[in-house]
Amino acid sequence: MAILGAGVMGEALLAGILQARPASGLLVGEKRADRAAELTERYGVEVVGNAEAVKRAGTVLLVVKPQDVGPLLDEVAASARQGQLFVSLAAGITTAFIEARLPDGVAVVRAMPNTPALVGEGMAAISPGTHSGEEQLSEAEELLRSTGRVVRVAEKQQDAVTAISGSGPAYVFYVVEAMIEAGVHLGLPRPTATELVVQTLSGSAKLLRETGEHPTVLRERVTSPGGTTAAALRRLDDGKVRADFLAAAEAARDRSRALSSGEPA
Ligand SMILES: NC(=O)C1=CN([C@@H]2O[C@H](COP(=O)(O)OP(=O)(O)OC[C@H]3O[C@@H](n4cnc5c(N)ncnc54)[C@H](OP(=O)(O)O)[C@@H]3O)[C@@H](O)[C@H]2O)C=CC1
Ligand SMILES: O=C(O)[C@@H]1CCC=N1
Repeated sequence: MAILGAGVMGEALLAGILQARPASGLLVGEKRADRAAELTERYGVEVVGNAEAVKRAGTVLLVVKPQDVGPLLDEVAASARQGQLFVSLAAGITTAFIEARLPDGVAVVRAMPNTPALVGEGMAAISPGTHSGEEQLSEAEELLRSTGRVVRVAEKQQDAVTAISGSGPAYVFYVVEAMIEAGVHLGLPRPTATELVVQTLSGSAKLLRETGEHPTVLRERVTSPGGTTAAALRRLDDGKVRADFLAAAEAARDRSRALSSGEPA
């Protein structure tokens, strides 16, 4: 297997995959020498040129920025062959875009992961391209399962997936930052505010997962009549926070769509 592009997401995947399988047989394509040395030292993986990685691998993961996918495929297309599987993790890039740049019969799967993959708690969605069947989808699924959960979706839903779970960790961290600042504003020492917020987030996530209760029910249980939570939630509703989440997700989905046509930021 080869991972081309070992930045934030590539490294998160690498770390997750290495929990499930040995470093031997795992190739990384990385153009910066200092980064290559760092990855070899940290993970014991072999770092080689992109074309060599594609020649030697059965499965190739594309984890470069969306705007780098086209040039990267131009670089490696001559080394690709029928029977290989390319899994692209790039936001917005369609399987058709990739298939058009590779030899006929190369299977392509589009995946959208997220950074909690680094700690084995990722969420990824996968979709098949034209030449991918059950075998290739299962292979991509198994690969990503070593980094967390995996669902299958139609490719037309991938821009929405990107807006929700791909970018989602950033929204959560944004809320965490805001809650910590709020605690400091109310006079709590920063380390105390941070511990209160991080454990509240972690505990709430566990409660959601383990009880299977609807979030509305769990929120209602916190909201005592005439109490503190009702006072706070009223301010969030006044601030149209819920509507802003919808608008934010629409903006992310639209940006994902635009990335496929190479539209600049
Ligand atoms: N970060 C995230 O949360 C998520 C990211 N993704 C997707 O993952 C992809 C990577 O994102 P992210 O990790 O954040 O970005 P990064 O910029 O951190 O990583 C991209 C990496 O690719 C390297 N690279 C660029 N061109 C080449 C090349 N020709 N050959 C080998 N390596 C190359 C870059 O090196 P250099 O810096 O030297 O240019 C960099 O290390 C994107 O397509 C993004 O849409 C998907 C889901 C979540
Ligand atoms: O911000 C981005 O474009 C990438 C895709 C999803 C999360 N990060």
